[in-house]
Amino acid sequence: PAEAQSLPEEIVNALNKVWGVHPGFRANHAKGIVGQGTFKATPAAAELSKAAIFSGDTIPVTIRFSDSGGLPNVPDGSPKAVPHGLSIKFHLKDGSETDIVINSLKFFPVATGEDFRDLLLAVAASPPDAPKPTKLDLFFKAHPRAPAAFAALQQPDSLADEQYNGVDAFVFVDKSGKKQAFRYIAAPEKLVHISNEEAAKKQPNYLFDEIAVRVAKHPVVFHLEAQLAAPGDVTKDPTVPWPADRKVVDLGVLTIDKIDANSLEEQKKLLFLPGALISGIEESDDPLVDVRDGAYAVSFGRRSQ
Ligand code: HEM
Repeated sequence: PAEAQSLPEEIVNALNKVWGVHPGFRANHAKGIVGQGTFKATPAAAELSKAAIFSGDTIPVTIRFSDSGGLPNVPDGSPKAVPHGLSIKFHLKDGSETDIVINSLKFFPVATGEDFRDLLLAVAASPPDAPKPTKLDLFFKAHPRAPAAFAALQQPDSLADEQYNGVDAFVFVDKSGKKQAFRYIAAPEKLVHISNEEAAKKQPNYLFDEIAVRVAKHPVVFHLEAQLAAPGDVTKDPTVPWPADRKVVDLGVLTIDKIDANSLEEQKKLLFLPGALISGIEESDDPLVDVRDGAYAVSFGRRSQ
């Protein structure tokens, strides 16, 4: 009998079923561009969390923008390229690192790693000529948050003009030990979406070409924010956004001032992990983060061979 596989391995295999195997590339968010910049926290951030990234010092960061999916050459304006991703790696003075890995989904299609695997298998089993109802039709019927998550996705005119959301809940710990659940948001200076029809007509690399030109002229800025959970808000279900009136705290300014010329090579060496945390930021009871860490590591292992 075949050896039993871990859930993260099953998920990466399912991603490969949907997108094919592309040696050297990520199993998901395969198309990306790497840049450099800084993060400088607000005093409000330091009140919420004792994490060293919120010290107020200017901290060097490496970032990666990405298109969704496992196709290294997906056209940026394709429905397959959303949600777009933003990964941030903070390089602390003591040599340690911590990551934030977020995307333009407003909420996740499913609540568990098992359901994510099954969603991918349903997609793989539902080509355009599949008899109706397809496996995907049936999955969507049983998991109504999934089609809703995809329907809420939009195309930006620039990777700089998009909002990226943490989706998964984490927990801040302040200097006195007090805990506060939250979700990250990276808010652009202005949010600009275009229609799917317009996006489909754009050049295949319109987003990646534009961000390189834009950053060469002027740094791109995001405000890193935290939406704070109120007592009773559910942290273990990333398919359910919290009410829009929850307090949002400005954590600081992310400035991207360089896009790397050798991005394609740089990104191979990089591994961003949503669970790579430092003291002052903890996991919540959201089950996705551990599954994500496992799957990203499996994908990294395979793409590094
Ligand atoms: C069970 C849930 C999820 C699974 C199994 C999963 C799986 C993966 C995998 C296998 C990769 C490739 C990693 C690598 O080779 O380095 C990846 C990349 C990525 N994922 Fe996820 N993902 C999940 C949920 C999410 C969520 C909730 C977000 C955002 C809120 C997200 C955003 C990203 C981004 C931005 C990347 C690119 C990372 C980079 O720049 O290196 N994913 N995902």
